[in-house]
Amino acid sequence: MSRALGGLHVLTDAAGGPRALAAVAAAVSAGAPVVQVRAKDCTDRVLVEFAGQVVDICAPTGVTCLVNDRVDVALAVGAHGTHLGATDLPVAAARRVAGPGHLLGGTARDPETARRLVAEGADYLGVGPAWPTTTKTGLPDALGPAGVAAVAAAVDVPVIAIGGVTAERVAALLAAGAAGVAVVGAVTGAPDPTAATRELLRALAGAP
Ligand SMILES: Cc1ncc(COP(=O)(O)OP(=O)(O)O)c(N)n1
Ligand SMILES: Cc1nc(C(=O)O)sc1CCOP(=O)(O)O
Ligand SMILES: [Mg+2]
Repeated sequence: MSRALGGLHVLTDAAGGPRALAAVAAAVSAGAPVVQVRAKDCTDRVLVEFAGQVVDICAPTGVTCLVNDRVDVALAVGAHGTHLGATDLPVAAARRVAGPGHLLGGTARDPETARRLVAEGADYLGVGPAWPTTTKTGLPDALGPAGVAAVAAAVDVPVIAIGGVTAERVAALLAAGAAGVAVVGAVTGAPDPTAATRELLRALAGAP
């Protein structure tokens, strides 16, 4: 079965816990096609339990479930794929561990890195930060839609724009060639994650 990779990727609040799970459940019920488990500063035990709970929410729905950073955890909990950053296991190594059926994404901020990651076996790329974000520190300057466009033009896998994405900014990213967007704050930080997910999905569908 080929799984959704474009459209909306909803990333969990890095703190994990019941609030993060409630936001995942809301996003899934509102129709988000992809969820990524992104939990930081926790033990492997806590991470594997949290990731398993997210997989359990996604499994009955057909939503694609990815795990950030950790291909071992993704495989252990039966997630569909793993998103790998610059300091994680290289995509080529993760491919050897996980085999051909496991989805692999990589973070790219420029066309050269994007082409290398695709050559290593990445199925999609996360590209950012599209705009400044308060969710993650230590990022380089924002790429803007033009920077996202440069990466999208260099590869033939889906490019998912990340960083400071809001419903209002989706149109500019689609015009830049993005196949989708990834968000943390726009859903997990929203007072109503269900409504926020629906608004992002409407924007991705090109609704005014
Ligand atoms: C879709 C998507 N794109 C980029 C990232 C960033 O991943 P990474 O570089 O591994 O950084 P952290 O998320 O681990 O802080 C992503 N998670 N998802
Ligand atoms: C986790 C992450 N990675 C980024 C990158 O550019 O690699 S930006 C980012 C944070 C995205 O959060 P928000 O949607 O709240 O801006
Ligand atoms: Mg990561």
